[in-house]
This record gives sequence, C-alpha cells and structure tokens, in this order.
Amino acid sequence: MSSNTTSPVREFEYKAEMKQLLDLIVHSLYTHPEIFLRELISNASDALGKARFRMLSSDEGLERSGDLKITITVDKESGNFVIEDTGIGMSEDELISNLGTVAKSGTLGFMEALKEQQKEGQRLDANLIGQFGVGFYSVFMVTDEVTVETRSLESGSQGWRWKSSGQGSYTIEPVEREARGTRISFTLKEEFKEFAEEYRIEQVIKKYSNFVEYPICIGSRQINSMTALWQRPKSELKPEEVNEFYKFIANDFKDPLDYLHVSVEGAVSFKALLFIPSEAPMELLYNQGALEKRGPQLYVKKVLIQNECRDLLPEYLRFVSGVVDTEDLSLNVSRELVQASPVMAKIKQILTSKLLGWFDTIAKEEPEKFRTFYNAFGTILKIGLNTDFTNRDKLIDLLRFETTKTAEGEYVTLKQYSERMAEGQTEIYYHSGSSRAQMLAHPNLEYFKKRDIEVLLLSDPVDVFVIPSIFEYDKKPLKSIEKAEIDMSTVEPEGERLGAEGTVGVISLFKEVLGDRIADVVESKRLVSSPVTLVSGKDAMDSQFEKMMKMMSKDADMPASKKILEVNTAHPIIRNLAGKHAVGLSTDPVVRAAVMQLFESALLLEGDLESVADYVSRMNELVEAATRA
Ligand SMILES: Nc1ncnc2c1ncn2[C@@H]1O[C@H](COP(=O)(O)OP(=O)(O)OP(=O)(O)O)[C@@H](O)[C@H]1O
Repeated sequence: MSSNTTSPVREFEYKAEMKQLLDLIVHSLYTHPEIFLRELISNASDALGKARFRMLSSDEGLERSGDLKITITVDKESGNFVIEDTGIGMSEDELISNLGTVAKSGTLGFMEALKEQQKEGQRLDANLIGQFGVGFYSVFMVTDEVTVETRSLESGSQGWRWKSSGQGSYTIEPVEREARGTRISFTLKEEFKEFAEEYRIEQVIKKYSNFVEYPICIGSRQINSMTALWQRPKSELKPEEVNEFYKFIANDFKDPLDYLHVSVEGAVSFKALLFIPSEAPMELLYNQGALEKRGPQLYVKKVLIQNECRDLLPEYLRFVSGVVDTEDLSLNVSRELVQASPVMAKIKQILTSKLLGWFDTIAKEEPEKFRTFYNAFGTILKIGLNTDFTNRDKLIDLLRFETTKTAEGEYVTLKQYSERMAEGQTEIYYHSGSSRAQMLAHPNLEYFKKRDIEVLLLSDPVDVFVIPSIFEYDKKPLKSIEKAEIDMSTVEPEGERLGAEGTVGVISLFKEVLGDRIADVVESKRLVSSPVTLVSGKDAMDSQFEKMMKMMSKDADMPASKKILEVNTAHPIIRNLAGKHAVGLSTDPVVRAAVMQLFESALLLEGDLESVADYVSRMNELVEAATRA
C-alpha cells in the first residue's frame, strides 16, 4: 500500500483533554493490559455489525464482497500485531471525529474515575476503559505508535491512513486500499510481546470475546468456536451444546441441572440463557455472603460488558448463572449507569418472575429434579422471603417441609399441609431443631402425636429466621409448638391427673427448687408420656432462633432467656414428688436432686444443658439413693 503522492500528509493536534486522556492511558493503567485486544475486537465486531446492517437495509452502492470477519496476524520476533476487519470502515471525516477527538460523554467520567482510583492509591485498572467508551486508545498501553488503514464500504470510496504515537498529534493521508473495512497495526512494546504469541491471543479471545458472532481468526484459524447460543431460537438449541456453554461460562465440570431460555420483546428487549447448577457452588456452601458478588454475564449486542453483573438478579437468585444480552443499553455504558438504568431494573423484574415461574414448573412437572434443586438451593431461596416482598407469595409456595407425617427426605408444601388439616385445626404448627431424630423425640410433640396433628419439622438453620416471618398461610397462623400460648384442648395423659391440691403443691416444690432458673412452672396440657417439658412464653424467642442468635453474636455468654416448665401431673414421677411434698419432705436432698434432674434433662433435650459434669454427678447421687439397701 503506497501513499498517494498528490495529497500531502496532514497533521492534526489533539485537544488538551485528549492529551490528558492519552497520558493517563499510557502512564497510569497497570492491571489487565490485555483489555486492548478486547476493545479492538469489540470495535471490529461493531463495525461488522454496522456493515451487515447497511447491507441488509440498502441495495445499492455497497461493496458486498468477502466474508464478514476479523483476522489477527502476529509476528513473534518483531512483535508486530495486525487486526483487520471487513466491516463498515471510515471516511476521512469519520476518522477525524472518531479517532481524533474525545466527543464522547463517557470520557470525562472515565478520567474522573481514574483520578478517584489514583487518589485511593489503587493500581489503575484498564478494565475501566471499556466502560467509558474510549476503548480504541487502550492500544497505547501496549505500543508507541498505531497505524489505522481504513476504507468505507461505499463503492469506490477512498482509503485513508491514520497514524499516531499518542503523544500530541496524529496524521491522516489517503492510501490505496483494496479491502473494505479497517486494518489496525502496531509493534508491541518489549514488555507486552506476549501478545504476539498466538496462545496468549487465543486466551484473551476465549476469555472476553468467545461469543462474538463473527469469526475471529488468527491467520486462517478461527478461535471463537462458539456462537451466541442465547440468540438462537429455543427450538434450535442442542442440549450438548448448551451444556458445553454452561461449563465454559460457569467454570463447572458438571452439566447443569436445567436451563431456561428467555426471549423478551416489548418495553425492553433481551435474550437470556440461564442455568441452575447441579450442585451449590463451593463458595456458596460455606458463605452465603459470596452471593453478593455473583451474577450472570451481561452482554450488550453480543459484546461482553460485565462478567458478574450484580444488577440483573436479586441476591437470592444469584446462584443462577448464565448470560443476559440486551440491545437496550449502549455499549459504552458505565457500571454506575448500568446500575441506575431503568432498563436493568425492568430486566431484573422480568427475570425474577421468569425464574420463579420456572422453578414452579419444575416442581410440578419434574418433582425429582425439583427435589435436587431444593436440596441444593432451598436455603438460598429462603433469603428472598425477607427481602423480596413482591414475590413473597411465589416464594412461599416454593417452600418444602418434612413433617411428622412424611418419610425422611419427603416434602410437603404449605398448600398441601393446609389442605389436609383435620377439621377443627385452625393453625399450622412447626417445630424446629437440629435434626429430624432429635425433633421427633421431643416431649413437646406428644400432644400433636396423640391428636394426629401434622407438624412441620424445620431443621434448616435459616428456617428459624424466615418461617416465623410468614405469620400465616391461607389465613392460618403459623405457630411454633414450643410456644406456651398454643390453645390445646386437654388430651388425656397416660394415667390419672393429680387433684388440685397435689398440683399446687408440686408446682410450688418445682418453683422453690428451681428459683430464678425458670420463668414459671405450670401444669401441662400437652404432655402424654414425659414428666416435664420446656416451652417459651408468648413473646419469648423460639429456642432454635435464640440459639442461632447466640451463635452469631460475638457475646458467647449471652444468657439464654428463661423458659416455662410444664409438668405432667399424671406422670408417676410428678405424682411421687407431689406425695413427698404433701408429707413435708420438700427439703429432702433426694427430692430436690430429682426436681433439678428433671429440669436439666429437659434442658439436655433442648441442647441447652450447660454443665454436663454437675448433671452426671447428680445422676450418680440419685442412682446411689435408688440402689441403697
Ligand atoms: N474497526 C473499526 N471500524 C470502524 N470504526 C471503528 C473501528 N474502531 C473504532 N471505530 C470508530 O471509532 C470510534 C471510537 O472507538 P472507541 O473504541 O474509542 O469508542 P467506542 O467504540 O465508541 O466505545 P467502546 O470501545 O467502549 O465500545 C467508534 O465508535 C467507531 O465509530
């Protein structure tokens, strides 16, 4: 390509603002220098998109020959780098306005952001470049001089060469250029010669531009093997292909549990391909806080804008991975603008509702799959109950519970529970504890077993935070069975109850021995076969909830709130103690030890017994007394 000798090379000065910007790019950006390649590819892909559009929308005067593609050619020895596209190209005026000035509104924002970072003493991140629409200039991070040769796709148009060292000026001259589109060439600075290695370029392409919809070739080899799957109609998606895509974007080695293809046209338009992983990712298993940083990838017009976009889904749905691609945002939108954009808010709202609907469909149509899903992500979903009030009812219907009437690992919904409640039952009962076995052994269940009333068994630690906040389902209040307020019509205990006098006596004995370790002692209506049990007062915290609070609080010595002790006045032990009291043996050490032991056994069942040593030594005293000749 020779320069046209009849036209002089014209030199242009950059404006002061532009000089400042270039200076920042050359001297201040340290992290992610590979961004330059993403930016050049993104510009090339835009240019190809515009060319395709022009070709589709007008018939005449355009050069249509050749494929729409991007070709990269490198020379390892010299560090020469060339990227060429067959896109729309630029006229002289376009070159001047596009590559010579900073007319973009994003640029000032970019400089501000860089200055902010600099103030905070951070290493400046080239990633910012893409967010502010000054992508082309990132090339000055890796080279001292750039040549752009370009020719517009209008038939018979003149070719132009633009050249700059990014210092203070650039030159433009006409050239003879046969090919349509743009060719950008430069020599890499010594420290960036890695980008003249094919493997390195391939890495960067795979990382940022794998789903650009035009071929990106190094020489004649196409690197971006996959197309933008989400852009295809759902019916054309092959499961193997979709699985491969998932593994690539989610860095998972297993196939996803399921995927959802979304295509929305209307007030906002976007396409999405979303995945439920087959297992909860490690980082989420141990740290739900990690949700905050996750999110699907955001593409704008098939160009990757953000890898983990937090604004597309509410936190409790961010275990879902995938891609969202919209035409309704501008490519050079900044992160702050993405966040504040009404487009994003709308997409988030639509996606949330689609996802919840999808989970519900899985539940109805593929119960086994739903069980796997719920076991892995149920706990995370529950976060939504206290954060997403718009979708609360949908979330409540997705909840699953084991109950006293299900087998282990079998679930019911609140709807099922409520529909099979016996006549006369007006409340939904739950019991929380650390395991199913421990919960089933609890004396507080005796009443419900005897009356054949189903009780939800909550063993997920987060349940105690979320389930009570449901308050009621289908107008039926949810009640913890350990609350003293539950209205229990008397169920017949095993054996005969004490008379009024005996009851008053034994209660006063318990009160006197236990003193301020207990809030109150009352006659139990719920116990059938156990002598005593502990319950919480109407306004007291549920004991499981209290335990969680204690675990989370720094104050490990936080005292447990006092419980109400219920005594079963038909139980032989209680009757015996009433007898001792009646004959004036309240101060007998064995009687007192027996009372204390009953109380501490109840604590033990709750998991609240503090001194096991005292408990065991008292037990030995009692055994000794019982075995005394
Ligand atoms: N390969 C190309 N072919 C045609 N025009 C190009 C090419 N590269 C850049 N341009 C033009 O130069 C302009 C400036 O590019 P630059 O990368 O600085 O910003 P941008 O592309 O608008 O923003 P961003 O890089 O964030 O998408 C582009 O908008 C485009 O008009």
